[in-house]
Amino acid sequence: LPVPSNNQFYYASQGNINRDLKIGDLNFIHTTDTHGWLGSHPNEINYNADWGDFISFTANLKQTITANKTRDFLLIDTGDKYDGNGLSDASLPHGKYSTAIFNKQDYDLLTLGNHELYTENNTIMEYYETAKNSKFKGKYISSNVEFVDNNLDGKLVPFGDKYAYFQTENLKKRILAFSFIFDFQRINSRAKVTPIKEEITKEWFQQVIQRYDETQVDLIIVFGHLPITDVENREINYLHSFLRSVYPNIVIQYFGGHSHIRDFVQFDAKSTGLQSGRFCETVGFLSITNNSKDDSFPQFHRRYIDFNLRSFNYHLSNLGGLNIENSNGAEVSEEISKIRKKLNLDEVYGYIPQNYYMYYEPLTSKKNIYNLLINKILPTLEVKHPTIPRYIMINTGAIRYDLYKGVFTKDTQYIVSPFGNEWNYIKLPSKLASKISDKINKGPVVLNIPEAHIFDISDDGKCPFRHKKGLVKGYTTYDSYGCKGDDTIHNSLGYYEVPNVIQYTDDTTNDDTLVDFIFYSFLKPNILSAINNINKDMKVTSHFFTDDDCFYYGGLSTQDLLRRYFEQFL
Ligand SMILES: Nc1ccn([C@@H]2O[C@H](COP(=O)(O)O)[C@@H](O)[C@H]2O)c(=O)n1
Ligand SMILES: [Zn+2]
Ligand SMILES: [Zn+2]
Repeated sequence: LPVPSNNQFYYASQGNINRDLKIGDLNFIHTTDTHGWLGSHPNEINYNADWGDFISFTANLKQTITANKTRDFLLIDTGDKYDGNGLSDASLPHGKYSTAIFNKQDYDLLTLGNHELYTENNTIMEYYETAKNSKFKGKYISSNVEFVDNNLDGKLVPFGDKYAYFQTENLKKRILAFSFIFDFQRINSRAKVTPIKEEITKEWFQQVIQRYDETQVDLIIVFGHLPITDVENREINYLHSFLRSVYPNIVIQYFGGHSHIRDFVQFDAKSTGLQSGRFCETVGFLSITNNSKDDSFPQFHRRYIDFNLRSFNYHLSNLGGLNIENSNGAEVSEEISKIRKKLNLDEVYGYIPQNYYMYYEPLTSKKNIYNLLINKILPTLEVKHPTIPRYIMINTGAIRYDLYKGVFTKDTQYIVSPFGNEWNYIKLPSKLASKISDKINKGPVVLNIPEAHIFDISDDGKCPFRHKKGLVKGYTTYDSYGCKGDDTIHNSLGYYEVPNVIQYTDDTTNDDTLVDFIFYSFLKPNILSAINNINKDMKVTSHFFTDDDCFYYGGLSTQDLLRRYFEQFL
């Protein structure tokens, strides 16, 4: 069988031009939303580095940058380590192997994302294996998440430290660091998230900002699992206004995540934010030069480094450093290969005859993965009540990655849809069921990954749409500093908007006929609220829908339906 390949992404190895890193006084490497992709992207050369290579890269980069002790280097991660790859999700418990591998990286500051909070297993694993890991003492920060400690009769304890105050190794810069997660409330019972607005009014926070006032701090770092561009909730903007009112002269640097995009935002002359993509496709680099409190302005520089060997070695050799071969990460790479074998991630289940994309083809195209789901996959869900018409709805966010032509493996299953969501259903009159998808799709972006709204803007005229022979397709990021942040010049990706939900239906009645409205369990609160709002709009007050109206439908999950579909092409 041919090796799976995303041919569009193969690069002509010498054809791409790299944009260099500008080293500053303070230098940062940032990762976010790795979602278990520590074993690289075996079918995409553009992202062919693994976690071991990344460890070698950062160790060599740090050594090169700090060799003469006149600069500093910090490594930061902003969470979401589960749900996206077999390496994290095919083990029982989830994260059994990937957590230890992730923790081999020498992070200076790290925190958790919402994917460490959906299930008890993930929360407990994150708390005991990472937050409480002696390696990360004073480095694991969460300012607004608490853990329910059953060894202390269910007492709420901080999930790591609430903040950090430390001096950098060489320049002795005094840093005050906080880490906030967005207002995430779909949380399991072992943790609690307090919204930022509320957390910063608490006594501990007020005491910290009083104790470490402008005379005690050279730089504030806020790193956390929240988008730096947040048009809907503006949580980061609220936080920034508050911090700026307390620290009018200090440089405030943000590192964000969650929306899975490459992004860089200038908040004011002394403050920027960096967000470094997703799925080990991107290593974010940021440098700050001149962070003094006087009237002069700091210089910020950002780069989105493609997560591949060529980029890593290019930047190292450009700076006079050693390349990554035979460096300290090699053992980690070997360990990852062993774990992949142990988990049978390369076991072949089926064959994918063509590429299917989430964003690069319109929903109407046969090359669009949601089109495939609507027309070929969802209708194959086992029928429970043969004579009853049905709707089958999923949130588009349940699909996490494109499908590439080639073998469909055990790993592919977790990559395309890692969640263990179940099918539920409600009995509804057709005329009500038919209105739900419209209602949800007109609502806020809560069910798909918000990247769909701000992702790859290369085709909207802000950055030139590039289609040049010899260049590989990839990110062409538009951010506060323009179009030149990516380290590698790519041909542009097309981009089409994706709705919150998609559905298959065989119902043609649109009257009082009762149908089975089947949906992914993750959608339950959104479905109930949509139905009640539709009824409210139509002034129907006879029934308020609750959990009691929802039943278990059963059947194979989307990942298993996909597997069964692609088995036929083997
Ligand atoms: N059981 C679940 C959990 C999450 N999702 C989807 O993931 C999205 C959040 O992912 P981030 O990496 O951006 O934090 C969420 O909005 C859902 O679309 C799911 O489908 N099932
Ligand atoms: Zn994420
Ligand atoms: Zn997230």
